[in-house]
Amino acid sequence: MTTSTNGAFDRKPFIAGNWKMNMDHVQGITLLQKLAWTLSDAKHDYSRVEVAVFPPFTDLRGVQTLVQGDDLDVAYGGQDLSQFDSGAYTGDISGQFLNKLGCKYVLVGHSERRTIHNESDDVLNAKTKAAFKHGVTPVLCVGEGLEVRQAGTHVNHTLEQLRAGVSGLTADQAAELVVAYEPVWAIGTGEVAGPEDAQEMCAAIRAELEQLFGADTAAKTRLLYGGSVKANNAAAILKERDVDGLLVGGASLDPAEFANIVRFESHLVTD
Ligand SMILES: O=C(CO)COP(=O)(O)O
Repeated sequence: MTTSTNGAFDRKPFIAGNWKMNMDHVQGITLLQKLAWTLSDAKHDYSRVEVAVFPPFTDLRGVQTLVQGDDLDVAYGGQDLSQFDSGAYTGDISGQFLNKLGCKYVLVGHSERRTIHNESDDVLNAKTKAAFKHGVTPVLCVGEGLEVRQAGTHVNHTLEQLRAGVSGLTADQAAELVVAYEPVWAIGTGEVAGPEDAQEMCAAIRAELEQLFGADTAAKTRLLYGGSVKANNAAAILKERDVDGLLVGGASLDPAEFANIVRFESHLVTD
């Protein structure tokens, strides 16, 4: 992530916490309150670094109430959405419902959805389009498993997921889209991809977006890295030119740790 001479980033850094299936709605409120207090104590400048959380669906109404009531500058979103608008889809959640709850973002194609729920590239493309249709910005997750990484075909594999996910989007949608590169072998394993691995893939993703949508668009799309991010490795990853933010799992459940990741710039100075 490069900065211009006035200290502004090319794209606004985006630090997102994916709570996964953790935190019931009472615990979720406490976590968000603690995060907001910690960031407020540290005088975090939200205009400089955007912060978002992705709680379970059952927490979203409580999160909305807290964000509105305390006027918090924290965005929130769903961890998944249906490709359909409404109807006989038991257990699914429409993008329209997420919009109504004030969700700004929604995760699409997290590796845990791709593997545990067998979500195909076609379904994920439909979900990406459904998110835009309902005014919610998709965060499209892509990334390879260990075997693919060991075979050395990780760039091709990930770009195939990307191409399928963004198929049929307009350039404006591609510019608004957020893409999260999450190598499956680095998720929840403590095995973090090196900054150069994150940069290699994010540069490849940006080059592919440039091919598909043009350079002006690709220069706007925010690209995140996710996989075993902690406060002590966040700053080094974010120093990379094409990495615009982080999608944090386990460490986002600890408000002090997550706040330190959000405040990565203070570590850039001391690293
Ligand atoms: O999957 C992730 C975020 O979506 C990463 O999870 P961890 O940070 O726990 O490795």
